[in-house]
Amino acid sequence: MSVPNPKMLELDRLWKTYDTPKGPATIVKDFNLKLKEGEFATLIGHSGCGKSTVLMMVAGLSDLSKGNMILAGREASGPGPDRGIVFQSPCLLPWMSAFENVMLGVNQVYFTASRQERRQMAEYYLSIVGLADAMHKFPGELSQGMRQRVGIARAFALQPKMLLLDEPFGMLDSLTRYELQEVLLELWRRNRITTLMVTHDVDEAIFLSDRVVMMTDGPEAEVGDILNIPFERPRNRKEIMEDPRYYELREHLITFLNDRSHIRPSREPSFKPSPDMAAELATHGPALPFPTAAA
Ligand SMILES: Nc1ncnc2c1ncn2[C@@H]1O[C@H](COP(=O)(O)OP(=O)(O)OP(=O)(O)O)[C@@H](O)[C@H]1O
Repeated sequence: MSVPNPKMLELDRLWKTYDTPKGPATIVKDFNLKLKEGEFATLIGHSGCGKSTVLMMVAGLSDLSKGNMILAGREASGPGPDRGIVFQSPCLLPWMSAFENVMLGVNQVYFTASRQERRQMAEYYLSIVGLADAMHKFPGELSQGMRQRVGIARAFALQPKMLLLDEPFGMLDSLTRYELQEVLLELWRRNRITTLMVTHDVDEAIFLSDRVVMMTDGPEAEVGDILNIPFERPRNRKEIMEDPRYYELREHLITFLNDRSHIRPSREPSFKPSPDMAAELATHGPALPFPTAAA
């Protein structure tokens, strides 16, 4: 067996600055992260902090404003089949069956394989995600959860170097979400594709990952902390939830997120009313949501 690459992904001081009508806005600043080959990492942080921005830069779908990104020893720019992506909604072509949707990518990436081999690849991944009996149905005939299974099969079938998941279970009910977390882990157990996944869900992050990467609030978000998840694999949800360490890890994550939800001094409004105006408001107006100039 080959030795896993200790630096499968290296993100070195990534910046993302958008041009906005109010001027340049730096959403992500000096974001550093290294992932080992076969590692499963999740990215967690408050809404709007820049998680998807980081993921889209890694996917090559959004340019880096500054910094370097090395994937498997090579500078990566632009999207490519070495990175499989699963979005919240799988964007399947409605006039093609689940099988044909998966075959679309397989045909492009494995064009040197025989037609029979390509068909087997698509069938294999669709079977593992539980769609052996439904693979010839069209997206309109599938539930939301089944469509997302197709999206996951499609990403794995390309056997990319990295898998990038942007809240893939965000639109699913909790039972379907649990089922698909197990499906994802089963596929990952078989392939050990290096994975970076964005989630809002603390329990999902702990159950799935080797490491949880916590982002500070934006603007200028960066890595705030990284939590190692010590549970053995394969993982059993019930056993993990009965483990006292689970609650310590959960507490650590929730505390980080709560601390980061405080408003930064720099985000306070720059306008401060004069003492006269403050006195007027205090007598007749609503409670002041900001400190006064005299304070
Ligand atoms: N093209 C763009 N131009 C300007 N600002 C943008 C652009 N895309 C994203 N942003 C801003 O960047 C910030 C981060 O967005 P992003 O979607 O990365 O956050 P997120 O952490 O993934 O949020 P959520 O958890 O709600 O999905 C937001 O303030 C967003 O408004």
